[in-house]
Amino acid sequence: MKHLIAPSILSADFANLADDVEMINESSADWFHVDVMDGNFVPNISFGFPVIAAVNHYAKKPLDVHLMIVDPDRYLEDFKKVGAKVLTVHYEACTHLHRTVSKIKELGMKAGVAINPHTPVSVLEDIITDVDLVLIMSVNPGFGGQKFIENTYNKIKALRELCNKHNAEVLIEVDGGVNKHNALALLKAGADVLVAGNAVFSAEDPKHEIAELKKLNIEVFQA
Ligand SMILES: O=C(CO)[C@H](O)[C@H](O)COP(=O)(O)O
Ligand SMILES: [Fe+2]
Repeated sequence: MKHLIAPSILSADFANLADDVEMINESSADWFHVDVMDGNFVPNISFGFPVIAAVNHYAKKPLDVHLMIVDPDRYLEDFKKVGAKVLTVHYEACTHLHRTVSKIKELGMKAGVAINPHTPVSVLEDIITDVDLVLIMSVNPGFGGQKFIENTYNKIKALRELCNKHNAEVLIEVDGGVNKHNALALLKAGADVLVAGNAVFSAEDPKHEIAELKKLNIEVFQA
């Protein structure tokens, strides 16, 4: 499968959000990555339902919503209503993760589980066949523009092995500090979806930056 690129609108220009949504529409990106922060699970607050609904109104690609909030069960229907196609909750924020994942799928969305840098892949052993996507945080969640954590490569490989062991068809998404310098190595380790915020929006030509990430070809790299 060709890898997917999900620019994170956390790093967009909120005063001109429609322009940045249009840029992503016109680019070779596959998804919109939407980071929701509650000031409790993470030490930052991003945006809520009205902003996501507005993005969804203009977006021509699926919304990949990353919830960094405690007790996300309270809001699953609301995220469906504002247009989430993939809904990812944090392992560390869910007491009854299996129930949460089941509910997300019942609502007709793809269900993702995210793990923080300190959380081992092994905790996913008993949920891996129930999820559509696992998001590996490659920075501590809460802010864009942070430095990539190198241990992420080991975690991607461990997750790939866990998926193979259980015959689980799961997309592996990597989020935090991803750029054109580490992207190919991430794909080689087994990543399917690359999130990029700062790397895209701080670039002189964001659309070109997305194209650079999209055109990476792991087969050429392996030859
Ligand atoms: O979930 C996130 C932060 O918690 C963001 O998706 C992530 O940080 C992407 O931004 P950048 O590429 O700038 O690191
Ligand atoms: Fe994210």
